[in-house]
Amino acid sequence: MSRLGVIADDFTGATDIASFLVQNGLATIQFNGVPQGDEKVNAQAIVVSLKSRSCSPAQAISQSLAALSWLQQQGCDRFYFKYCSTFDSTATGNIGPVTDALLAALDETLTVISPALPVNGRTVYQGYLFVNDQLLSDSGMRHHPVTPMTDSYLPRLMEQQAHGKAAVIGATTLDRGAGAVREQLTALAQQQVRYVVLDALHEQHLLVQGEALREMRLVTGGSGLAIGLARQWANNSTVNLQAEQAGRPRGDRAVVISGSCSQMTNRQVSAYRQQAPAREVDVEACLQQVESYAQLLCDWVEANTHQPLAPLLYATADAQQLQTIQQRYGAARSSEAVEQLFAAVARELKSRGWQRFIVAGGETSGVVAQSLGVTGFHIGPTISPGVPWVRDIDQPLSLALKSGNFGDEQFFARAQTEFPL
Ligand SMILES: Nc1ncnc2c1ncn2[C@@H]1O[C@H](COP(=O)(O)OP(=O)(O)O)[C@@H](O)[C@H]1O
Ligand SMILES: O=C(O)[C@@H](O)C(=O)COP(=O)(O)O
Repeated sequence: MSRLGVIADDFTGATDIASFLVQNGLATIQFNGVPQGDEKVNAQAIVVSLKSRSCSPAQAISQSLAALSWLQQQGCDRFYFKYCSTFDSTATGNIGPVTDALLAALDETLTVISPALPVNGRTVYQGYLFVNDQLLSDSGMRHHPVTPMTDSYLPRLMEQQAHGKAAVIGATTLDRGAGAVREQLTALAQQQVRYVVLDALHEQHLLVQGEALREMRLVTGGSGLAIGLARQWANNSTVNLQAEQAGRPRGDRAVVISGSCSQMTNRQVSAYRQQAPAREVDVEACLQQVESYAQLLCDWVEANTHQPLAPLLYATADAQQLQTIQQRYGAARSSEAVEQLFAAVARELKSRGWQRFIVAGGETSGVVAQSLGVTGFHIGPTISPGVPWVRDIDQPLSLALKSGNFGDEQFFARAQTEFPL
């Protein structure tokens, strides 16, 4: 029986894949960062979440190799590098450099690139990545504050960032089944191709991918391929039910923190502002006096907590507002200041007894989880595809970590009303 080790480049990405693994029958546990020590973990899949998406390539490589080595000590023999379904990266990485480093460490020469997640509108056709009915580069991702995506052609993106040749296995081959995909992988390996981009238009293609890649030591992609792989390896139909219990949210004080500027999060924030107390974060105040500003915002949260729905703090801005802020304060400086603020707010609210945190944004979720001192999660019930409730393995804390673009407009309210206290 294979044991899967997942190296995820951000926190929402990690809970996303963990959720699909559990739903498709693999008992899964998630750790935030590489755990200290070598105590053996009892799970069929282990997910290590890093914050390596937008740090330097050298840092991303060293974190990813440390995760790989710990997962190997845990007895994992199959590995999955999880990145964003919108391939969030820049011309220098980090998807390419990390993939190369993992291939080298595992002494492998070929892997697949499979970001598709059709249930959330991410499909790949002829190597081009789509978000719903738009090319990635026409979607809101072109305005992402840290990793703007202005190209949709995955082989080109990969060849720019990494050291090797890329090729595509198209949808017509996937339609012919796992045998046809395996044959083409063998042919591409003989042509010294290192990165094979896999088309996927719907879930059946992911199931074919899972069957074709069952024996591949390193795969890379979004969380969709995990559906196919988990179905190959799952042998316990009660895993999903057990997870529902282990990860069900607890705690009576909740807050919503939104640091994502994605189009979907903008819509979710607009909808929630009509339903619950909401306060916008002032970026200048974050830059000037982060600790005292955090105290002030926590006082506001406390004063607004006796409503049916939890108060919302948001830095979420639309593309034009964000551009103005970035021109005034600098992109890196302003986004770091906002992250520091949310880290300080989460720390303070925890010390005041808050136990439920609903967070929007991958980087934002990373800093919040780190500042709450969360070491690992039980994966709980799904709120929207790819967004489960998760419960800290040591502390009485429940979190919903929402990827920027995931969820429907009512996500923040549903995360509460469908899982009452
Ligand atoms: N108003 C703002 N001004 C500047 N940066 C912002 C603002 N709001 C959010 N950010 C930053 O944008 C980044 C959003 O990334 P992230 O949390 O990963 O969201 P997503 O999941 O949509 O990518 C974070 O670094 C956050 O601090
Ligand atoms: O694969 C995905 O789309 C998500 O799991 C993911 O990685 C989310 O990243 P953010 O959009 O930065 O939250």
